[in-house]
Amino acid sequence: MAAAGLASLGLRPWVAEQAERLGIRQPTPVQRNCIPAILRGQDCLGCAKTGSGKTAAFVLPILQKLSEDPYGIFCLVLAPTRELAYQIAEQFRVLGKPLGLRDCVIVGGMNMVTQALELSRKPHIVIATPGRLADHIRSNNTFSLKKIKFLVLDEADRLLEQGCTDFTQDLEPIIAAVPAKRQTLLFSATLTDTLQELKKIAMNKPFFWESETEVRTVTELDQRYLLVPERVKEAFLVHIIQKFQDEHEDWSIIIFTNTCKMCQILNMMLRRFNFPCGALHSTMKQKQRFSTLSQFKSSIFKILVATDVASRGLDIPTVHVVINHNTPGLPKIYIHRVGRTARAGRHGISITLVTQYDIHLVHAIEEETKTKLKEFPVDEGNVLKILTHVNVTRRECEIELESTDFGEKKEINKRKQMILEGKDPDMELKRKKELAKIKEGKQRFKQRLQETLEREAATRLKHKLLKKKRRQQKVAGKMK
Ligand SMILES: Nc1ncnc2c1ncn2[C@@H]1O[C@H](COP(=O)(O)OP(=O)(O)OP(=O)(O)O)[C@@H](O)[C@H]1O
Repeated sequence: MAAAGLASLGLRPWVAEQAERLGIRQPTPVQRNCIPAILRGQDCLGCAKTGSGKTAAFVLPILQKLSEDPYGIFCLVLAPTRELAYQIAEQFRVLGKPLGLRDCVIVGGMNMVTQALELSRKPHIVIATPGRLADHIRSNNTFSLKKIKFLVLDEADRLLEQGCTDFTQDLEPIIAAVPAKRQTLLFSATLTDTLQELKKIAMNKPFFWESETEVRTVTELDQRYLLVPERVKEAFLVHIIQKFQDEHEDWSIIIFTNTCKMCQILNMMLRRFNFPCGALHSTMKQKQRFSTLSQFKSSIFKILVATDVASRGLDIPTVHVVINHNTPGLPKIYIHRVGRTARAGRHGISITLVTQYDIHLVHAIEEETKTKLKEFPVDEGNVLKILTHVNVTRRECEIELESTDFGEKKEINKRKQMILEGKDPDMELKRKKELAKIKEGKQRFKQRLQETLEREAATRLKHKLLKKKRRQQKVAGKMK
């Protein structure tokens, strides 16, 4: 009976029953609206809040279509991060079990030869990050995407925007390798900025669905901010975590940072305070990334310190709190970060640390999400007590990190990435240096110009004042 909700959307009983095993009984609005359109054969753009079940909205109808005409490679799913690709693959695997579904995950950081072999075995579904899939397309012809029925872009706006990782170059060979006649499905919690680009990819009069509410975050999320001076951020952070640990038995926190280095330092520092935590960022080895995530999912780590590599799509139901160590520069990033908690109807809290320089960013977030952030109350006296200890510990961690090859590793990874992109790292470095020199020259020129203008303005003012004084003296002389 419970499965009738899903069956009424046109899904076959076996699909609905399989979904029910995962707790998916009554469809969420994005599922209710998009599943029938996908089953009808339409392209689809689905924009719904974080944690609202967008993954099942495309996995379920694709599985049904696959069961009607099973072959490989039937569907290609693209995701912006490796962890998300594995998570999507898991949903396909669990929901598609009765079909004997064969899937293959193609992401960076894993063995390319093994992946090429898996691709040649024609899996039903390929789930990939664009960079590594594009490498396979460029370098081997043991597989073909020419017959795929479905192309899915999860976190579609991220795949199309030119952020710190630019996927657009890798998307080109992928789009060229898939047939023009296909169904394209695009999903995200934040589609609107890139809507025009997305519509170009979904060529065939796409069905567009967006949740109606003005507010862009879920009502179950308690959104807070905490105004803190930059130098004492970490003391506030330690205090907040300690409080959660003391007051809750069951607690789990994701802390977002803006750089890999900060992520590493905070993780080291929190460990020194005996908090069970792990780091997740892009300069870590893939094995380590998976290991940290699985330890966090199984509550061995109660805290995950992560960069934005973890901000999109990850579905970890146990997360109660999201702390933004830095205020995100874009409201969109904020929406995805805080969306790691309060998922699928659960409650959660987000706390954004805001320095005096970030207040305008909070206003932009409030404007975009149509939500007013409330202040998170903190007993500053208690923070003061631990301030010196925390700051000393942080400094020690910074020194310890500087003595390792952390920066070097980052540099090596950057060079590897450039080589994969077909660039010469030394040439790129030279080009960067030349550009910096030109920029510096321009800045010096601008500064000299400014100084000259200011000097001239000062001289003019001096002359003006002198003239005025002389005039006054003349008038005074005549009056005598
Ligand atoms: N109809 C449903 N009823 C109950 N739970 C559901 C339903 N559909 C999906 N879920 C569960 O909700 C959780 C969140 O789903 P999902 O990860 O697909 O969210 P999302 O919309 O893709 O979020 P994000 O934008 O953060 O990627 C998952 O654990 C999923 O199993």
